[in-house]
Amino acid sequence: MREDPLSPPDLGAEINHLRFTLDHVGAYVFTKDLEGRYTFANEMVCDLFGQHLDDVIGFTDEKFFDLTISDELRKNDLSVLKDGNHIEQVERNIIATTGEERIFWTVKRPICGADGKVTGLCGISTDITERLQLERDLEEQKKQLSQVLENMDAYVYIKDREGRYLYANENLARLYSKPVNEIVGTLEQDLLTPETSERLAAMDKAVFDGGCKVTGEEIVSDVNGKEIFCWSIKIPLFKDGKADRLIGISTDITDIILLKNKYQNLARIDTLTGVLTRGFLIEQAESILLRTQRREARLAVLLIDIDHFKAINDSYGHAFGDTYIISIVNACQKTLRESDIIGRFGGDEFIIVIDEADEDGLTIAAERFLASLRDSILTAPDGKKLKLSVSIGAALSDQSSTFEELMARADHALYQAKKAGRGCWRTAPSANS
Ligand SMILES: Nc1nc2c(ncn2[C@@H]2O[C@H](COP(=O)(O)OP(=O)(O)OP(=O)(O)O)[C@@H](O)[C@H]2O)c(=O)[nH]1
Repeated sequence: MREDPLSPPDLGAEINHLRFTLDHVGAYVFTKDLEGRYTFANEMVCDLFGQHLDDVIGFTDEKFFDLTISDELRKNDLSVLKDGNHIEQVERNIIATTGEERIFWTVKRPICGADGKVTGLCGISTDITERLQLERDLEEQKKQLSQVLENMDAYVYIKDREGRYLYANENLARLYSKPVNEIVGTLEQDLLTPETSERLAAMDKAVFDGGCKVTGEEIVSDVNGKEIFCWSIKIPLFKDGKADRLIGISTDITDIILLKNKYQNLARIDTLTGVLTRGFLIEQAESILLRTQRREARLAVLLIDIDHFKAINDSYGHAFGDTYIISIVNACQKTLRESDIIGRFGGDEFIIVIDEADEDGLTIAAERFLASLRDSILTAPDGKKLKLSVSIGAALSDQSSTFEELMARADHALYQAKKAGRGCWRTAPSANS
């Protein structure tokens, strides 16, 4: 026998199906009559109230919510039931049984009879309490992060592949002397000199090409052109698997670099005379010697020792001794060419290294230096006029010379000069003779 499609068993199934759907729709669904009594409530509403459906139907919200604290719910219902308004808004309700506040996004519509008159309302509410809390937490975290970034003693920024700033902290704004909103959206090359932006772009390119963190030293100039040394850490940010932005943290290390340079200079430059220290001079001289030998040219070293310096110190004191040393160096520097270097080898010993030298050149250099000393007179503390006097031992390199061997020969020649009465120079025979 063929069954009627709208027969009562089917209608029941239909209602059950509808009820099941409403129970699992993921929102609070309900209807109320004109008095505000529930005429339907899905499972979620019953669960929220902690009641069976039978204990919900026919009751008003007074039973389930603490309307003494918030009567927003009642006002909204009346607006729909009396005035036929449609409501879509946030509702805050206090659950009577627990005292807990829940926040809903609520949609309420009037239900009308065949005559068009309002007979009740239907409502769908989504609980957004957790989502709002998450949003609040996120906002709080953003605030905290922004506080960290703003108070970090570093330039923090986000740039895209073109070098456009997407974020800049206040520190960076101070460097550019521009408000943050003028930096964001601007290309880096429009804020910096071409040389600086080219330098910075090189590291950015390495981040995007390699797709990984890059660290290194960078030099930027502030608005006054002052150079600022930074230690930069740049990290790629990915979208759809492609590095499309980078976040950068650049710390100003100018003071450290200047200090490093100062100490490097201290190790390289003799504080009394301003000429090279022994270690740095040897380093330089060795590389000059190799270059000279590659060109099959020769290099000369002049080992200079101040004559009777102990007696000068003993007679006039250490401070005058220092002045004497400085005067010798000044006289020596007057006779040097730009390519020659001078260093302090010991207390009263100095070395001049002459690139591209031969016997004639060496003779000219040594004689010129001794002549310039002869012209220099220093007045001692007791008013006595002192002549500056040194002895010099010289040596010329050949293709097989090492700097050490050259120095040994110069030292031997210096001994000869001292033996010859001081105030003169001697040259060492070549290594092969
Ligand atoms: N004022 C001063 N004296 C120094 C310095 N460094 C080394 N001396 C002194 O230089 C003197 C070197 O003396 P010696 O090596 O004996 O040589 P000298 O007296 O010049 O004798 P000859 O070289 O044989 O002519 C020592 O008295 C050191 O104390 C310095 O920086 N300042």
